[in-house]
Amino acid sequence: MTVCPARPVGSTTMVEVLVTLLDPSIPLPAYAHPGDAGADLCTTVDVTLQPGERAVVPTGIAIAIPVGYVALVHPRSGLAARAGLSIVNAPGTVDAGYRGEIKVCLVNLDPREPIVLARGDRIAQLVLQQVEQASFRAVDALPESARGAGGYGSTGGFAVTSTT
Ligand SMILES: O=c1ccn([C@H]2C[C@H](O)[C@@H](COP(=O)(O)OP(=O)(O)OP(=O)(O)O)O2)c(=O)[nH]1
Ligand SMILES: [Mg+2]
Repeated sequence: MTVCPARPVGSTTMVEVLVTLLDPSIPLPAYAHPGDAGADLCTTVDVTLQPGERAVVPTGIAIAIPVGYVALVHPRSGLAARAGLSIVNAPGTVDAGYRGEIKVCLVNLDPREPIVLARGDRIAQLVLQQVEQASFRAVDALPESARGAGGYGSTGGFAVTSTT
């Protein structure tokens, strides 16, 4: 097993990610503040989402992520809280080998109001993370653990009451 040296608390590692601007008037992904986790992505198109509607929206950028990293496409919390905008497959997974345009599968979760987005609006945020790959090995039995097969609320939780 390879153990990575710990990064000092309070520091960030800058990983260079090459970007092609497929739409030159759309800015590079940008962090709003130093130390932010997410770099904002913009839509290159105007789009209106009716309640419950979804659309795959282009961002105008393609990137080359170093092997050993992934870029995750997360919703923005402000738009989520104010308008009900989310991402169907949140977080979207951009693989290191992917060289196509990053697209965001937006959805309007508001039950009543449409969401109107204009070209250039910041619609999502990209989070770069290190990832491990597993070498999957089939065995007859798994090692025992305290949790065992308990899941899906096995430790307790909310009582669900039916109105019907
Ligand atoms: O929000 C997203 C999610 C994915 N992708 C791109 C990059 C990613 O590498 C590729 C494939 O994504 P994923 O593996 O999640 O989708 P899939 O349905 O398994 O497609 P594939 O068969 O191409 O792997 O699509 C995006 O542009 N935005
Ligand atoms: Mg896939």
